[in-house]
Amino acid sequence: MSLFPWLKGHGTENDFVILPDPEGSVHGELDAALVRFLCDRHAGIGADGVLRVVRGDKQSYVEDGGDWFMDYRNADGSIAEMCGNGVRVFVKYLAEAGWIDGKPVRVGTRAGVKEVAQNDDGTLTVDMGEPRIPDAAGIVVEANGHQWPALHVDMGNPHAVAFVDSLAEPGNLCDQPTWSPVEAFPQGVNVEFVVRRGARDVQMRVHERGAGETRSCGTGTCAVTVAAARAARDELPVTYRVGVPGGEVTVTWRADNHLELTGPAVVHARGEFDRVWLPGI
Ligand SMILES: N[C@@H](CCC[C@H](N)C(=O)O)C(=O)O
Repeated sequence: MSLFPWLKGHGTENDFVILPDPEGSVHGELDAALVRFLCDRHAGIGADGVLRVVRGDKQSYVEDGGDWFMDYRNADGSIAEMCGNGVRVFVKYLAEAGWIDGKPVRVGTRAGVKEVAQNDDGTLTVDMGEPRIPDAAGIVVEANGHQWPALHVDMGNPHAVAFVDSLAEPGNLCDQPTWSPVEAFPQGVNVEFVVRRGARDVQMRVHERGAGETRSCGTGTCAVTVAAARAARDELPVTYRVGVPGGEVTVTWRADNHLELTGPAVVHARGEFDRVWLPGI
């Protein structure tokens, strides 16, 4: 393994290792063991996931790679279709590196192209596309000896949203939630636990597929907004404040059925690896 640069960023404390690879020639097919190493908080850099940055026309994963393609991997090395916090961090990196100007950028993902705009206050707004609700009823989530009905919301990646009485259940709500029927999510699922704080104002915790409990999940905040707005019979457009352990974002469910996610993103560290200890990771 030769020397390679990395950066570290986060969006509401959902954190990522960024691997610049504009020509798609440095990392090739990202090795799952390398991803696990990079995300390891003791032996590696530490993160919830990896964002490989490739020019849209230099990748071969999807038909339309956008202007820039976000090759997203979870901390356990698995591939995920989309990451709402990651895509804001991705664009923040592109802007700070001078790869893009202030205009909206089309970011290719495995869940389609997402347009991301940079706002004057430093936040970013992502057009997250339309939600799908494949199974309106019948999903049950179980954690910590309790069961809750959950709504299946697909934001390009799968989510199960459960309203709970309290996010501070005895024991740990987010340790290892399970779901039934198991066939509903053959590739696993991100599980959100939500409480209402007020009108169009919710607080959530999340157990992410491939990463465990994280401090935020952008696609999860959109799924939660869909579940909360449906339950409240809100008319579109509607805007929700969504609190997460790592901060707060705003989600608008627009009249054209698209979700729009606005939140912060920072790139706060950079370095170089000259050696990677893969054995045992
Ligand atoms: N943290 C992300 C979601 C990352 C992918 C997820 N763990 C999955 O496997 O679907 C977000 O901000 O959306």
